[in-house]
Amino acid sequence: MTLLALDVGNTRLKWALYDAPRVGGRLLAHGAQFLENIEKLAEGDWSSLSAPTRVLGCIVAGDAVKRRVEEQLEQWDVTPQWVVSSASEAGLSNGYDHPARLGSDRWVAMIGARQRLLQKGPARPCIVVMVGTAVTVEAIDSAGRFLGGIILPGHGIMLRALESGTAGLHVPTGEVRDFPTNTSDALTSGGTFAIAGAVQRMWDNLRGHCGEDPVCYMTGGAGWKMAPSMSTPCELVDSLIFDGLLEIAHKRFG
Ligand SMILES: Nc1ncnc2c1ncn2[C@@H]1O[C@H](COP(=O)(O)OP(=O)(O)O)[C@@H](O)[C@H]1O
Ligand SMILES: CC(C)(COP(=O)(O)O)[C@@H](O)C(=O)NCCC(=O)O
Ligand SMILES: [K+]
Repeated sequence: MTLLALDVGNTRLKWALYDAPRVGGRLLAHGAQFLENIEKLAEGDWSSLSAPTRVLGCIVAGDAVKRRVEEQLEQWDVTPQWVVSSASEAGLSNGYDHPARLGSDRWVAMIGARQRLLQKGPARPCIVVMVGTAVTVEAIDSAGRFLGGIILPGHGIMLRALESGTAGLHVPTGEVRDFPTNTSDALTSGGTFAIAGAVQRMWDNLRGHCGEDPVCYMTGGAGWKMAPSMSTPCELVDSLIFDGLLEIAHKRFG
């Protein structure tokens, strides 16, 4: 039984084909496509894949994008299932006021993180950072309860907001410096410190709440840019969302 896992964010669609719906399933093929190029999937990357048995995804990009993705899947006789955040799933409980309003990518990444944490040792508090179009930082206690999380602009949105709101901030990308001395470095460092500082704050909040040092996992297309600048220990796990989708698929289809 093969599983095509989909993660559709506000910038890119990421996909991965596994030979079985379980964590540790063998990765057969994978790729990513910017949303404007979704129409190229069926005749491009997906044309050489054999029909997946199941398709499971998370999507936060809106209904129009969802329809465009579903059109690309029509070549196969399979109905995609889209994860909706719920009150509890795969050992995680959801503290959001309205659980279904939590972005499904956030929920799935937390499920992947929780599964990873428990696989490695005893339960501990956990921070999950996703650096995509937006940045999210989630706090989970050692019992697997999602306490809450924050949303802030990603690097690209921060820069575009500054460029459009000022006259003098149209400059090339700079370097991250402790004490930036030019506009490029000041902007790049500002965005990076904003994210690293937000993670530090959530880490402190969770440690204060639980009385124990949290584990921190980071993922997302721009995670690698943040990794060297974190002030709290943070493990970069590119596959967090796919791990979560595999865990859910195992529970549903396994
Ligand atoms: N090779 C890359 N392709 C696309 N985006 C990249 C790449 N490397 C880094 N990025 C950054 O990652 C962000 C998109 O990450 P991604 O996880 O795909 O976001 P989303 O899940 O919101 O679609 C972009 O804002 C961009 O700054
Ligand atoms: C926060 C997000 C915009 C992140 O999107 P992304 O950066 O992954 O494209 C997305 O998870 C979302 O639309 N969430 C719904 C609102 C919420 O989670 O509270
Ligand atoms: K995402």
